[in-house]
Amino acid sequence: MNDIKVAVLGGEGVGKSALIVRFLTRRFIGEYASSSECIYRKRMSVDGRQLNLELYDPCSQPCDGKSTLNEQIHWADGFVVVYDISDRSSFITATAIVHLIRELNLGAAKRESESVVFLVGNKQDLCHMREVGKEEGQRLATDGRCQFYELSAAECYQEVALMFTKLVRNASVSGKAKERRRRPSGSKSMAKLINNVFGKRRKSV
Ligand SMILES: Nc1nc2c(ncn2[C@@H]2O[C@H](COP(=O)(O)OP(=O)(O)OP(=O)(O)O)[C@@H](O)[C@H]2O)c(=O)[nH]1
Repeated sequence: MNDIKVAVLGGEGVGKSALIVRFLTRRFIGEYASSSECIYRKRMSVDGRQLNLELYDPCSQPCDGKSTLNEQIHWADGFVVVYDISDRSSFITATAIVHLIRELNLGAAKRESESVVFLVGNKQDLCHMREVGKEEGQRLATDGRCQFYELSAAECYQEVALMFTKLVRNASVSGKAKERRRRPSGSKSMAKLINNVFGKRRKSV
């Protein structure tokens, strides 16, 4: 059975955990524990193939160092880089992450084996507070050779599920040959995940 490893990256509070939890449980809870990084596992069937998906959530550990990102690039087959459309600074962070991924890809491997990257503008339901235009997201995606989505973890399960499923499909056929290095962080079962989403931090939506 194939293992597909996906890292979900982005600035603080952009909705990384919300997107993952939405995909895994179909639920949007609104409050997420964010004490430590973790890897969630899910078995899924894509185009008739059974896959083991591992989703890495850095949980408030901002990805601002090249060495950390380098580790994640070695580990991951694909990336979801998330920003919040109502928070311009999160778009600047996402831009830096996309550029770093591509820079490190070029340093580490040939172009044809570069990572699959999806750029996601989350919190589309907050479009009345929009600070990042859709065309800016599209431009960054084109520059960074990413697929682009604007969606809302809060409001739409279907779009979130389609995005992750497409990423897994693309990553599974990307032919990216690389040494897999497992992160030392723990994994969580679905039961633990559901328990852990009722968490420490409270943020208003
Ligand atoms: N309105 C709205 N709020 C959202 C959406 N997605 C997430 N949020 C809220 O944004 C806040 C942060 O969500 P998280 O999923 O914890 O974000 P995160 O990126 O994992 O946060 P860190 O781990 O701290 O970096 C929470 O209050 C969520 O309820 C969305 O699509 N729309």
